[in-house]
Amino acid sequence: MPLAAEPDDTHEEGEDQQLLLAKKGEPTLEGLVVGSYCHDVLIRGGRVVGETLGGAAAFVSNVLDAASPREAEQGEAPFVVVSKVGRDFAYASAPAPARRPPLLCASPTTSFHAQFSDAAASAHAPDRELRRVHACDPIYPADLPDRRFAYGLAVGVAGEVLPETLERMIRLCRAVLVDAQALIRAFDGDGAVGHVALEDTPYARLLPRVAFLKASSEEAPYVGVETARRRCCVIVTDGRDGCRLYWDGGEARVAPFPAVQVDPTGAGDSFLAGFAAGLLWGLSATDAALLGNFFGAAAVSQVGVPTFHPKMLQAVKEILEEKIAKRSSPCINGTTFTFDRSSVHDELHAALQEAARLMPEQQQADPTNGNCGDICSV
Ligand SMILES: Nc1ncnc2c1ncn2[C@@H]1O[C@H](COP(=O)(O)OP(=O)(O)O)[C@@H](O)[C@H]1O
Ligand SMILES: O=P([O-])([O-])O[C@@H]1[C@@H](O)[C@H](O)[C@@H](O)[C@H](O)[C@@H]1O
Repeated sequence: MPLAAEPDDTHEEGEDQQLLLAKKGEPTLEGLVVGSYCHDVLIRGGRVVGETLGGAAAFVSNVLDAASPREAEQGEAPFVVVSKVGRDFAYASAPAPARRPPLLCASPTTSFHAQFSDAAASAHAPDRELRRVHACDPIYPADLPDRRFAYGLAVGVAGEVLPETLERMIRLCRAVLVDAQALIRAFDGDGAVGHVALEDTPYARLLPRVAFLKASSEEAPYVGVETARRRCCVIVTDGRDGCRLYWDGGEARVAPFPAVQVDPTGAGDSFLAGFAAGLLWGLSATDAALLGNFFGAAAVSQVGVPTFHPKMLQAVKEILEEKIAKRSSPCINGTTFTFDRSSVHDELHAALQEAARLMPEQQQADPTNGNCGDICSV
């Protein structure tokens, strides 16, 4: 694994402009995912019931690899992950970190304890209580590659995406999608995860330069949807009820896909990556959210980072190729987003629902991910 760089905040606006000009004309279809892999310990009734690879970067990579459009049949989806772990990192050979290795730090790998209660089965109870047990180093602007990207995903889990790092992502990427959990998490002395109002953070001033901000229904009150939607498109996910999009001048509800939930971990991350993949396919934001809901539902039906059945992925690809009459350029371009539901929205939902049947409800345990049995049956 490469060693992490020292903090360096010396990049200036002018330098970035030069960087962008110098790279003009080069293909810029690549994505940039920023957020650290982590260790998740799943606890139920005071007992450890699972130890898995976690961190939004792991779930996001998994879905982007599965669902991004590719020009060639072979090969990986084109995106870079900037993530940090310690020497204790236990999942270097799991698929996501093996393909896109994290930077190695002296501090321990970020680690979360997720406490599941029996109330998790009820419709709107919080799924879990999270406690950050270790925090790896933050990701500094100098850790990001010096080149342009078509899109960026800011997906921190433990405060590792610093405001200046998000600002640099915004400069490097044509469109940035942000998970609110990267911006508004606060940790008490015991590591318990709470939230602060986004408006009171240094991230707030960056919102007008963000394309999409995703928040869970628990996080939404801290985001302040009515204020935020005037600055960027806000997506509020609502577990088994799907999601809602709010933009300046409109809003839409997007229906969910049925799932048997065994572990809610990674649903939001998988949603965001599915949504980004939908945009890459040239879908409107409301249609792309169907792909977000699809992968969110797929995530909760397995423990840890899910494995997708190849037949299901093939079906999804065929559906997208068939339903999207004219695919726009397969890159996210901030100036050409459309938000409204298209005429194929309902057909797309029905076809994806069929494809979801090709996903066995609970795939076999994957020992490389530390997957185990059922965490929160309903
Ligand atoms: N039990 C479920 N059944 C079907 N889809 C789900 C379920 N839980 C989550 N999802 C999908 O995943 C998305 C994100 O889940 P949510 O629980 O809102 O996020 P988070 O993991 O951030 O709390 C939802 O919008 C939905 O599309
Ligand atoms: O479940 P979700 O909200 O999508 O995202 C989760 C984070 O909230 C959590 O901190 C982390 O430990 C998990 O691995 C996962 O990334």
